Amino acid sequence: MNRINIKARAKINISLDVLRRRDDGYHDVKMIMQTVNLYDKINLKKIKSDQIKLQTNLPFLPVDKRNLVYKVVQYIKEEYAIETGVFIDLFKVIPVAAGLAGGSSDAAATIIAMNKLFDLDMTMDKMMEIGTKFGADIPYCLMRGTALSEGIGEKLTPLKSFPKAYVVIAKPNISVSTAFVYNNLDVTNIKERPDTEAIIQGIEAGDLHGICRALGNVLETVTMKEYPVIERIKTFMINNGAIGALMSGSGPSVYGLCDDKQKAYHLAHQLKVKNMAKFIYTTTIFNR
Ligand SMILES: C[C@](O)(CO)[C@H](O)COP(=O)(O)OP(=O)(O)OC[C@H]1O[C@@H](n2ccc(N)nc2=O)[C@H](O)[C@@H]1O
Ligand SMILES: Nc1ncnc2c1ncn2[C@@H]1O[C@H](COP(=O)(O)OP(=O)(O)OP(=O)(O)O)[C@@H](O)[C@H]1O
Repeated sequence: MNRINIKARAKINISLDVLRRRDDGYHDVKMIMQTVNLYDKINLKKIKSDQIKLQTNLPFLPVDKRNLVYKVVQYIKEEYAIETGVFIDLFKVIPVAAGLAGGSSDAAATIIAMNKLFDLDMTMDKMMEIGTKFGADIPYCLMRGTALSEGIGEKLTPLKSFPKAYVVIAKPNISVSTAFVYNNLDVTNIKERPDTEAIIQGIEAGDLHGICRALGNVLETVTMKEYPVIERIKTFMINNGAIGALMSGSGPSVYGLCDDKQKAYHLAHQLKVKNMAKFIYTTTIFNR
């Protein structure tokens, strides 16, 4: 095999609870994660000269060691003493620094692609071990689908497939640093937590309305305080056809869940007409 094309899909947080701050500065979390059909496209190709060459359609994105894709290719090349060069074309669709795990998903897809391209026979556990070194969301992005994520994100329990739903994602024109949001959360004083068990029961029962009643993300308080537009988008979504709406990850993206395609398109259209966000997407749930 000389080349491979792979999709790197975004995630949304159906719930996000933070349990404690650890001594290493990271936080133990309890989150329900869901993959959606919004994806970057990554094309990897073997090249003769022993180099890593990365190109992307986003001019502001680094194409050197600061890019997660570059990092994982470099690490795997070293770990497996691969002397063949790799050319990577990264076509970004997932907005950057959006709370949608764009970079993490690119890294996860690249690990899978390197495994195939060089016949490395890595198990899923091995790929997750590598992924964890580069970001807390990467193990989940390797697993994909519906999952409970604990620890700092590396302890994963697959859940039953999420019920059919249409997902409208709105990303306002602001960038949020994940580290800033975690560091500004007062874990000793969290007033409202998501009902993770109720969401799991809703997923088991295929009950989208039940799930939507229990949605919650404790990081919202931090990011919304900085950017009130997030709360405005959430309210707008609920008032314009979404059954439930929530900020994803550390934000600033907000998603709304709809049970009907027309309602989802209508909501996306209204968001556009009212100029509520820079990026607006209508997509669907991705199941493993
Ligand atoms: C917000 C989420 O996206 C929700 O899925 C994740 O928890 C964050 O995952 P991520 O972006 O892959 O996170 P990393 O790149 O590993 O970490 C970025 C920064 O976020 C903070 N961080 C991240 C994950 C975690 N469980 N606790 C943390 O405190 C740390 O300050 C860290 O320096
Ligand atoms: N392949 C990549 N795609 C996007 N961002 C990348 C990539 N590699 C490195 N980065 C850097 O990572 C930072 C976070 O981007 P990313 O899109 O992964 O955030 P995110 O969607 O908020 O992730 P998460 O939901 O995991 O917190 C950006 O500042 C960007 O420069």
